[in-house]
Amino acid sequence: MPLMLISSLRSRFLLALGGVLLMALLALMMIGKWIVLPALLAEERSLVSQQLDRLERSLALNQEQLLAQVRDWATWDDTYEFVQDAYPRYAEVNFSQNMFEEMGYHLMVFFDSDKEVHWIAGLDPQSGRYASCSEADDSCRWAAPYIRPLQASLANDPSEGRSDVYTQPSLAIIASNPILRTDESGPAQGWLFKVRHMDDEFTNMMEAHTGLAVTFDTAAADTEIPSSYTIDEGIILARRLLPSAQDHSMLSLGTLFDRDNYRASFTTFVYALLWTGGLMLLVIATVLLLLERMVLQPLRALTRFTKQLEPYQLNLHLGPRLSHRLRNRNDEIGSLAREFEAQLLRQEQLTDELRELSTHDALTGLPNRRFFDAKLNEAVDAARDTSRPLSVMMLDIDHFKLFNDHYGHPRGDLCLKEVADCMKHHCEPHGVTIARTGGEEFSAILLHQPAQDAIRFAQELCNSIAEMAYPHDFSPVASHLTVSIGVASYIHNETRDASALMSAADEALYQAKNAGRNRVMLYDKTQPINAASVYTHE
Ligand SMILES: Nc1nc2c(ncn2[C@@H]2O[C@H](COP(=O)(O)OP(=O)(O)OP(=O)(O)O)[C@@H](O)[C@H]2O)c(=O)[nH]1
Repeated sequence: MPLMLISSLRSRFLLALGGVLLMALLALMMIGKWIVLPALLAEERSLVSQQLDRLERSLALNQEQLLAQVRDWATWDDTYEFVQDAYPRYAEVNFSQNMFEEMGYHLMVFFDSDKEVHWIAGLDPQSGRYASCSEADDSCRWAAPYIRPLQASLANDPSEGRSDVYTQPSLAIIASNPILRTDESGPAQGWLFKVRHMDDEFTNMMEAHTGLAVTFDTAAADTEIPSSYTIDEGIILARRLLPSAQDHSMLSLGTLFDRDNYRASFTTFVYALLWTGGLMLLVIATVLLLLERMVLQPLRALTRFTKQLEPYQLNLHLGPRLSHRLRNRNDEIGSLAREFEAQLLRQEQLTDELRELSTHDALTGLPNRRFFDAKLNEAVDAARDTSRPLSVMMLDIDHFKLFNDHYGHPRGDLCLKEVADCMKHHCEPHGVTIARTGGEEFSAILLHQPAQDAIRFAQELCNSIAEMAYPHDFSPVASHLTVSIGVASYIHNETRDASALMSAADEALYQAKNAGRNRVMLYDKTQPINAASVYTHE
């Protein structure tokens, strides 16, 4: 059964198209895995990188602004005088809680030309209170951790203004500039530092400017990966390490990136995959439907037609005809059906010819022994069943060997043919079946004829042949062709079968020959040979 299922065209097409569908889906999945998804990821990384670039630029801008501010203060005659103790009210006049809050930075440290702290002013990061002192103690103690790193930076070329990121003691951007006169003439009388903490306020300001989520962190200086991407529930945590003024650590600038685009593209791709699969299924179903309607149904109709013809031995004249729908199709199946029908007709014709050849004699066209035997068996059965009379006769041309010997075999053939025609003309109108059952021997079935009628008929036949006056100059019987006929009739409860009936006719023929030929003899089992009824032509 499973083999039958696979051997049907429908199953094969289903398997083949299913295989194609699977291959196509597999190919799409491979394209998705190795081409589409990597491209989406690359695009996403590029977007994340652009986002980090923006943050980096925004940070640099803030550093530049702080540097501009520090440069503004450091190249000012008042400041110049202040670090030389020539302007005692400088701090009182210029620094205030409001000023720091408004400017956004948290600490200002003035160093004199000996690189010693001259003044500190700013907001305590813990309490937010303003303090202004000449040393980092008492109310300015909170500023003490900044002094050493700032002093350390003075050792590295402090001659120009600069702005750096510091990670210690807290994350901050710090800008510095040498203290010069307003016209920027020297010599420098010290350095001014401004510190802006990278606190929540700074973060919020960056986020407001860039529209991006920002995180700041400290990373060890030996961290090897400059950028990292961590995916957490549809959000990418991207980090980029930036150098700080302190060798032992770096600033880790981070942003959060929503993977909406990636997810949308991925979902679109999955939809495309599903739609492709669905469409291909639809195509397969349509192909199978068309196959069913255009190929399988007509083929089944052709098979049905052949099966219906079987009981009629594929005979188109007896069985059903090919349907108009099949015959009138213009496609290959129509051609197949028409060709099939034509083949059947040819075969039928051949079968008729073979049947004719197998039941008829080629020379005379008369039925042959096979045909005669079959007919005789039927006739004997019918006579037995119906008790109606039945006779047979066996006819042999007299001295035909002499005819052949003298006129030649071809003339003999011609003679056989003409005698056969004569017998046919004589027998057919009377419903008598005459057959060539031997070389120059013929047999006939006389249905429903009792012995006397059969003898009369045989005699008439004998006369007809004699009347042909077919020359046979070498016959010892007559100058023309003559025949001898043995007649036998079916006798109820006595005649065993067809063979026995023909043996009786043969016996009568034998007697006719012995009696001098050119005569008819009826078989009579009660009579000795010499006493058999003899009917001569004369
Ligand atoms: N030309 C021809 N001769 C045939 C054919 N079939 C048989 N014969 C010949 O018919 C002859 C029959 O000869 P025999 O059986 O000796 O009998 P006969 O010469 O007819 O003599 P009786 O039958 O005794 O009168 C043979 O010579 C066969 O060759 C045939 O198809 N064509």
